[in-house]
Amino acid sequence: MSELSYLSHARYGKDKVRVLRVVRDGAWHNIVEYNVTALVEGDIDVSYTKADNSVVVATDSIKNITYYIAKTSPHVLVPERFALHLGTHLVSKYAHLKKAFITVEQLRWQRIPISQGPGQTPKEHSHAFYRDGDEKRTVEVEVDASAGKDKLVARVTSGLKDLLVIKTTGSAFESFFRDEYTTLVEVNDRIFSTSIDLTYTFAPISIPKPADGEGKVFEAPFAGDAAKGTPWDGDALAAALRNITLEVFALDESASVQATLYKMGQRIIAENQHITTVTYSLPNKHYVPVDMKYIGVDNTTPKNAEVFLPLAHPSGLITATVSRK
Ligand SMILES: O=c1[nH]c(=O)c2[nH]c(=O)[nH]c2[nH]1
Repeated sequence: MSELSYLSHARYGKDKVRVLRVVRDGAWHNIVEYNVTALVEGDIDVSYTKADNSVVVATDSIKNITYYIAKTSPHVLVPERFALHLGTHLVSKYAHLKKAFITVEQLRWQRIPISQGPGQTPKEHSHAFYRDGDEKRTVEVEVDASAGKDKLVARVTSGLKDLLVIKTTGSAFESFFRDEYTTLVEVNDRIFSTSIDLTYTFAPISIPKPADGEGKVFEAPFAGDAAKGTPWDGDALAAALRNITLEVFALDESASVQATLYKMGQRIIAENQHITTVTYSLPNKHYVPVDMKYIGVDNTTPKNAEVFLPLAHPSGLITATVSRK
């Protein structure tokens, strides 16, 4: 049997580690809720090939470390920083683990606005929050300790998913290829709706290897101009890229989902120097005007289309990556 096969890939860890972290600033409370996956690679082959568990940091311990970093990291409120801290901790604490792969999905919690009386802007509550949608922020970090003795190399891809949008005009789909299979009619005005999945990749970053294995290097803040636009600036970047995405969606006179997607990606690359690639996955969520000709009502010519049937499936699926030259 042993001549026929070999272990060509091995990675393990804990999936779906759920954590809510409260950071108290006096009476002002900040929260993040994360779903974390923490996986490792390294000199672990014998655990598969020889049933030798001496190289296995138990997935239970990896879960405990995830909670330990959530408790102790000064970076816990920014998912990119938290993931970098956790990955760095794993590969610097355990020399035989060469790479850590951390995925963080952040769920939305918004402060509840409290009205202050007529004409006054509502105030955000200090410790009460609500879930304002299913959209998530995502972070994937690879921390690579095999790059050198004193440094780690980290590759960061951030993103958002399940951001649902719709616009009721400013979208057409015309002049597409036609043959005997074509039944779709050209339209110069239609509903455009999609559930946006976006990922954006940063140029690799270098982190000094913490000598003590405790990731203490992360106690020094990565702040100021040097951090701007890099993964250390994750919150600002996430807000800016979300804005670009929504603005292009709203303002573009869309010739197709493809053409609008490309404009979104181009603008992100143009305005964010540390981002190297942008990938969108945009399902075309079809809304079809209901045909009412049978009762003598025009609901299908674009200017009279007012009642639409949301189609659950099938949907188009338009994807692309836009990269820096
Ligand atoms: O924007 C679109 N792109 C397509 O590729 C396509 N195909 C289709 O049937 N409708 C659309 N709309």
